[in-house]
Amino acid sequence: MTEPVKVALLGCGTVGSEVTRILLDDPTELAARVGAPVEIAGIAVRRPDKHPELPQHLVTSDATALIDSDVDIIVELIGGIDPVRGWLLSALRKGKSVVTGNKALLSEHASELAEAADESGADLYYEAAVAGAIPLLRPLRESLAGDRITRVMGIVNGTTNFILSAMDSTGAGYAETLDEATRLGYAEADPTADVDGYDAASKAAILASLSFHSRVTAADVHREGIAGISSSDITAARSLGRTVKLLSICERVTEADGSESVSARVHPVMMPKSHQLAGVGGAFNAVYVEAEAAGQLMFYGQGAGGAPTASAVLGDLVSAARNKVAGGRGPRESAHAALPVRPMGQTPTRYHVSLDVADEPGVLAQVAQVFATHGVSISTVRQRDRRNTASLVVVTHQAPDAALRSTVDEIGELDVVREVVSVMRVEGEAE
Ligand SMILES: NC(=O)c1ccc[n+]([C@@H]2O[C@H](COP(=O)([O-])OP(=O)(O)OC[C@H]3O[C@@H](n4cnc5c(N)ncnc54)[C@H](O)[C@@H]3O)[C@@H](O)[C@H]2O)c1
Ligand SMILES: N[C@@H](CCO)C(=O)O
Ligand code: NA
Repeated sequence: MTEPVKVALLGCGTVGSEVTRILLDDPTELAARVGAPVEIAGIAVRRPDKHPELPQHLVTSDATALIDSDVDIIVELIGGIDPVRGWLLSALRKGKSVVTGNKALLSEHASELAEAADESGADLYYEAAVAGAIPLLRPLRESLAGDRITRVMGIVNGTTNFILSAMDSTGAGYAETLDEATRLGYAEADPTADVDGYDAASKAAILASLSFHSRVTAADVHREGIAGISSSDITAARSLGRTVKLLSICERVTEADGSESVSARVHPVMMPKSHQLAGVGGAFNAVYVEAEAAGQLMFYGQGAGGAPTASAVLGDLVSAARNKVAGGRGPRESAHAALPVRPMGQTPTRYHVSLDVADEPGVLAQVAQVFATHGVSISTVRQRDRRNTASLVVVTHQAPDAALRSTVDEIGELDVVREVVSVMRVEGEAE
């Protein structure tokens, strides 16, 4: 009889409870897939008295003792950086494999965790950390390991996607829609990590690191959230056949001297309703990947929730357990390219600018002159007359983000500009 693979579960909340349920549900099927029984050695929780539903002989409040016992794999579903970081580093250094969904930890400390795993020959898997159930990190790390990824662009935060989709369909403002999302349980009581883009930025750091074989941390990712999106932004987008999405965008950028860098950013964009990502509604996630040989790929599904996220955790656990049974480790990640991160100001972007201007001779020329002064080329201009005012909508070609930013600031200062109605970056359409 093959020795069982012993697993320590840390945390039994939304995701941990679903992982436990699935593990306890059909151990025979799991053993057949792994090639050995998968045995839960213990479940560490903060308050054992709060978990009468769990087999009591497995429950402990002493996570460190459980990690230090003779377990083979640690499944961490507590979240946050401390004390988890120290626990996982020590486990990896002792050769115990780690499966986690902890994007906060991975987006800051992937480097030291991966080194510890490499030194001892343990596995470090974290498919659940980005886009929940969607198989995305394994395709980036393994299936596309022989290709050159040029771009990864996606909706990786369900809460903000739910809010933006609802604003688009109801015409309601941001604050009102956030309240509704909280009431329905889509937004957490403290929605900061989601609405200010921290969650999406952590995920962008992980995606950029794996896609470009480099180390990108959350601090390297330019981040803007959705709190500044108004119903006028949504109306402006809708009147042009576009919608507003919060995207995580990771790109390989070629510099003038031929060297390469990485751009990693999270911000709201206007995109055509015809784009595949524009049709992703509610709390769903979708990620669009471009690679030189593969071309365009699209990944879509549930990015959060107990059971969907548990699916990704279980997939990683089965892989780590199979590797243990085979006596080796799975494919490692590589960071050899060590590409630098390009600052946002130098990143090429496109802007949509919607203005209310005085309806008098020379106004268009004045506005156009500001774009020209900053070296920003205009792609389209549309003008619509109203009483004494004209509505002017300008979409630019690509220019460095800093040049676009200063253009918009200066335009807002012109006497003939009555109101800057909406300013947003444009993605997903031909130049
Ligand atoms: N919920 C999701 O949809 C989702 C999706 C993707 C990734 N994740 C990630 O999965 C992880 C877990 O998320 P969750 O939603 O299940 O969180 P949760 O808050 O529901 O569960 C965390 C659990 O850890 C326990 N815990 C806290 N400190 C502990 C300690 N010192 N020892 C033992 N247990 C402790 C808490 O009591 C709680 O039960 C996080 O890293 C999160 O980012 C969650
Ligand atoms: N808060 C995240 C959960 C998944 O990481 C979201 O809204 O998508
Ligand atoms: Na995933």
